Amino acid sequence: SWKWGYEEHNGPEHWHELFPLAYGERQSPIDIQTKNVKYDPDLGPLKPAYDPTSATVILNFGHSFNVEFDDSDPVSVLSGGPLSESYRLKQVHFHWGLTDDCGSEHTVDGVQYASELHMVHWNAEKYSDFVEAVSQPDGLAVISCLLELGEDNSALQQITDVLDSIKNKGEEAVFTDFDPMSLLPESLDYWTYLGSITVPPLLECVIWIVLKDRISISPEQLAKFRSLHHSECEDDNSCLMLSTFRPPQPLWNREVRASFK
Ligand SMILES: NS(=O)(=O)c1ccc(C(=O)NCC(F)(F)F)cc1
Ligand SMILES: [Zn+2]
Repeated sequence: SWKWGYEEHNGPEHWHELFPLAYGERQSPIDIQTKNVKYDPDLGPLKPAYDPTSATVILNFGHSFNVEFDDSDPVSVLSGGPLSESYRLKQVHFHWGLTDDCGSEHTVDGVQYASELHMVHWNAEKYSDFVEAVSQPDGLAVISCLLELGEDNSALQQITDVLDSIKNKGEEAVFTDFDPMSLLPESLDYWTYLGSITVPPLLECVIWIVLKDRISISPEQLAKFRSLHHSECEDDNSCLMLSTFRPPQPLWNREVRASFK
């Protein structure tokens, strides 16, 4: 059957054929136009509380790779900021592009960065499991951090060092003692808006929290991302995961709020 992806024949411009939400009114990502955001003094600080031992495996999904967390107990959680409840960390993943001048999903004042980190949490206070949460308008909270091309990122190295062991779709490796906080920048100032997951089925269930500050990724680390395979393939270059970003979508009637002046 037809499998969505990021290539010419099955990429973001085709997704609406099977997933009509692609043309919805709260789709993600978006371009954050900083002159139109509204500072909201009621937005408190983000309160991430992660236990590195809750990291379990790293796996190649074919369209991305995830670091998965044990979310059977409230051990790694996010609260505060725009959130009214406590959200449980489920997985961390990245998006990237064919070349170093593209790759992020969110853009800021039209600027696209080399990659983007997503930390996916679900509302475990209101909903009984992840699948129920993705059917709700406040089901997920995703922290996004933009990665700009620069120095080797030592926190990222812990991840890029194991990608060789999950080269093909479906492969997984044990991955624990990983603290996602180690990836985040010094400041947790953020923009927030209501949107969707950025891959099919594009469900409109996400409270987005996009950090103002960026972290670095080196060309070598980016090349490691692109060395993953999106399916099983004999020769080595016919199924590389070269690009995995959806471009910005219309804002429609949405407001982007800032936690900082
Ligand atoms: N790129 S993103 O917006 O952070 C993102 C976050 C979560 C999922 C996800 O869990 N898909 C599986 C589901 F929910 F059953 F459809 C996909 C993308
Ligand atoms: Zn993502």
